[in-house]
Amino acid sequence: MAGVLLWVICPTENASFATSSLLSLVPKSGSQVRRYSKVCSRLKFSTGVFAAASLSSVVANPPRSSVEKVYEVVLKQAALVREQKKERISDVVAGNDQAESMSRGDLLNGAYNRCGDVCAEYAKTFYLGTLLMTPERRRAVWAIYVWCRRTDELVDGPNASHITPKALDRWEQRLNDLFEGRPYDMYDAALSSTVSKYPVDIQPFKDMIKGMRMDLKKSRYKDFDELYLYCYYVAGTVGLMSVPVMGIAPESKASTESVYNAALALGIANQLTNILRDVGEDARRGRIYLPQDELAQAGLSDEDIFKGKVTDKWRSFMKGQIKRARMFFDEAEKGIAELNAASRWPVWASLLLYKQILDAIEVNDYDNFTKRAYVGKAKKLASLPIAYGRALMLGSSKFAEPARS
Ligand SMILES: CC(C)=CCC/C(C)=C/CC/C(C)=C/CC/C(C)=C/[C@@H]1[C@@H](COP(=O)(O)OP(=O)(O)O)[C@]1(C)CC/C=C(\C)CC/C=C(\C)CCC=C(C)C
Ligand SMILES: [Mn+2]
Repeated sequence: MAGVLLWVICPTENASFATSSLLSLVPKSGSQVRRYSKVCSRLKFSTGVFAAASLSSVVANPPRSSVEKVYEVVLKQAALVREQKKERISDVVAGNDQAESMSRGDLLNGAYNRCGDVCAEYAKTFYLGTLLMTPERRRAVWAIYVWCRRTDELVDGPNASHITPKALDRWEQRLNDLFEGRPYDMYDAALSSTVSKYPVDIQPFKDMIKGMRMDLKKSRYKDFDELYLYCYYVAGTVGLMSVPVMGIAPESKASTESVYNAALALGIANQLTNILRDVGEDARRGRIYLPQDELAQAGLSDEDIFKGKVTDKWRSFMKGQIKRARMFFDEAEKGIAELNAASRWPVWASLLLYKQILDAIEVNDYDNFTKRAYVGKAKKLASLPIAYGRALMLGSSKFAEPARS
């Protein structure tokens, strides 16, 4: 069914990009390769490369993998952007762009500025990066940031122990309302304004809430497929929310899907990194966000995680996990050049900073039980000009279709 669906919505060229992209995302060993090769076979099937008969002998109606489910969202988001871009252009041509009234505009400016304050307080470096964007885009990113931060605070903040699935239902209702132009408070008003201006779809926001719901009831992940879905919900979604605001460079020749795929990869990479950094902290809350089957294959159990002793088995397990996170970062890098020039720097900066957390875990000799891997101020500062240089030099015009390579 999924194969057929992809065949309908996904042009052949893009489906084959998806296939190669998926293959490049996973380590080339063990059970994952087998699982992902199933996914890839199904994607190839959708392009007509494989005959249905040969496929059915390989996979007899396997359950849809997380990669497939998430990729459908990516395709939908990309299609929406293409459609709304056309609508927006025709609106402007027809002179239908309504100016906001002055008093409403003032209130809205205040709301956006408050979002900027929150962002500056919680994510200083990222905030600095947004200052390079156009004022319009910058405040839209702040509004998205604040909504994500508040959503995460529901399950991770000081009131988290009182949070029930009902409270998340109410949060989702507020989300629906703000998308329909009925914001509940000023932060919601800023996001409501943002989603009315940019082709941002509600799906990734809903999916993030789904991730928080998942986090309330689930504390173990059977395999990477389950973990991938969780990472998409809480972090890959951020990439999908951000691209319509950051904008794709007008000169970009890459497909919209490939840019979305890179954005998704950045979110997944960041979340995998978060997870690897916080193994000890999460274990103290009774949580293990590591694939259970991979732990077992490495000869490790939940008990080993709770004991928190760095052994050779742990080191070797961690090496594999770090390698996978880096592969997602690599995938993300290919898409940054396709973003609008002014959006590249903050994205490069956040990528380089997050990626260095993986290096810090290595420097700590894989002790993520008792030591927190962090990137020192000097390294953070040094990353900024590097990010700036890459943003400047790696523009889309130089690499025709980089995300497909
Ligand atoms: C083509 C291309 C590469 C485009 C770039 C797309 C893009 C901007 C992707 C952003 C990816 C990103 C920053 C993802 C956030 C991942 C993340 C850290 C998720 C965290 C979830 C929960 O984690 P956990 O509870 O385990 O950890 P903590 O201890 O709580 O940290 C989150 C906390 C979810 C909430 C996410 C945010 C608050 C970040 C939102 C960020 C933005 C909207 C701006 C992104 C823009 C830039 C420039 C990076
Ligand atoms: Mn959190």
